[in-house]
Amino acid sequence: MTCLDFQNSDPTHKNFQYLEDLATAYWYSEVLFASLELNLFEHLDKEGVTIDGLSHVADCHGDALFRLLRALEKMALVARYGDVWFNTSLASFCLVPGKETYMGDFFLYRRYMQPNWSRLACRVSRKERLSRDCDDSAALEKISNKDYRARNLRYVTAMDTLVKEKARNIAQILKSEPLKGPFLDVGGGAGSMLRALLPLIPQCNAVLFELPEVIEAAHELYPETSDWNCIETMEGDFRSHSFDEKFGVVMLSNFLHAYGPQEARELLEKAISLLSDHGVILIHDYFPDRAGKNPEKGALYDLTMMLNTYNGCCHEARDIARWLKSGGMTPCEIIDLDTDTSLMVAGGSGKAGDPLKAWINIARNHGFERAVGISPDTVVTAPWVRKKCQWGCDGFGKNLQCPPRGMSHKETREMIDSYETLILLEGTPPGKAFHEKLLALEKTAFMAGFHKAFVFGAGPCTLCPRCSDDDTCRHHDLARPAMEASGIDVYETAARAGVRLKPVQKKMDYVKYMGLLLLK
Ligand SMILES: C[S@@+](CC[C@H](N)C(=O)[O-])C[C@H]1O[C@@H](n2cnc3c(N)ncnc32)[C@H](O)[C@@H]1O
Repeated sequence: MTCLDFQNSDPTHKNFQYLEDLATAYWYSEVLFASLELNLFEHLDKEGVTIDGLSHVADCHGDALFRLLRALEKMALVARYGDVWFNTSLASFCLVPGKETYMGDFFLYRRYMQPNWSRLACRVSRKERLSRDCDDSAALEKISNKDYRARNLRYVTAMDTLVKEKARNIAQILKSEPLKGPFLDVGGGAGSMLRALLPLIPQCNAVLFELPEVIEAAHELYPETSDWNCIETMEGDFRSHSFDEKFGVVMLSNFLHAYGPQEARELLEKAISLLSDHGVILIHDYFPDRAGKNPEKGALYDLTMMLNTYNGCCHEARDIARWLKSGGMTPCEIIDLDTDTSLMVAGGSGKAGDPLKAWINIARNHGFERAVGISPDTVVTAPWVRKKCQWGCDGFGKNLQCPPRGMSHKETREMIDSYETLILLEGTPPGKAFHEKLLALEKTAFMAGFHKAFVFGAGPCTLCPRCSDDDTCRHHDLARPAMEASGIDVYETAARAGVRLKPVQKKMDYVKYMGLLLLK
């Protein structure tokens, strides 16, 4: 992440997500403050440390510490290779006590100002009620003790506002999925997910299953009979309730994160057991391991669950996919929404969503940080690129995949123009692992019927320590040309695709590797 999403926002395209990012901006600062308070950057700076080692020296709970580090990683303040965690250069420069460049105390000072921020409205307001609250140190306490019913209604209304935004996007993704009813929405809040999805399924009845107080609030929020067309509300606790019927679709939207892994898995298994033949499970949630539109949100949401619930946590999509598979639910697709959550579709046709978006998701599932669908004219080729290899790179002439060998920019142009759909891929070092991911993605595309699938990589070939002396590559099957070695202006191509690249300034700086999949 180069800057916070909302800082990057285009004033002409401000939307719901912009406001949601503003509303959760304090999560970012809390992660920074807590990490400074725990002295994590100091412990991480000496050399790489494992979670066990760090929890020992910093005296932390290993599980909670892992969740905090994962959020820091998404915010580009720590990095990990395998099991070993360390500071990024920014953290090492500014956040390690004792260094001349340390600024942690300054950032912590920002935190001391924070409690007063919660009184901003009453400070500004002339309303008597608010001004009184402003002087009253028990203001928050008073609010939290207000009538439970009113608070519950506020909570249900807030959830409903959010889910309405998501439901439109989910309906779009599912519009070509052949779903059959009846539809069960477990923990479905005030029912807006059902209102958005039911029109996709002809003559479908639905059950909104919720805790009694939420059902009561839902009817208060939606008092009209027409709001409940084809929707029956059913009160109960999903953990213990026994159902008399089977369902064609079971939706768990923002539900599993209320529970720890063991319970979440059992609840998912119960949901699977409620499906009729060929039934589909839909899971919509925040996933810490997804690199969607807002890659850090899942990890930050997980911390919110850690702080605000008994044992809630955002489960990784790959864990849920494993649970689904062992429950017999295949195929399982994962589609990132246009906002900050993702949708898992298990047991469906395997073709939910738009085909290009599906390939972008497949690319992300192969471990790329980002994947952007582009057309051939986004790729810029130029004669100067290979000349920069000749005058400026000490690898020139030493590698069989690098200039002066390989394709000229004209040959590359010709090749790229013979495709319609390309995917630009962003990853991280090490180069060998990046190359392996590219090859795996190319193979997946080929096996899926894209017979022209071909990848361009980044940097000198990493397959062998040294190329053979007889000028013949030992691995024509596995070697692929790098983008720049083929005359592609990677910086300009990335910029046109909306990916910011800048020259690496220092040795430990965050490095982005770019690759390119020619799909069809
Ligand atoms: C975060 S809200 C999500 C609401 C809605 N599905 C959405 O996506 O916005 C989780 C909902 O699950 C409900 N819930 C949690 N545990 C439940 C249980 N054991 N049985 C029934 N409902 C439950 C809560 O009442 C709450 O409304």
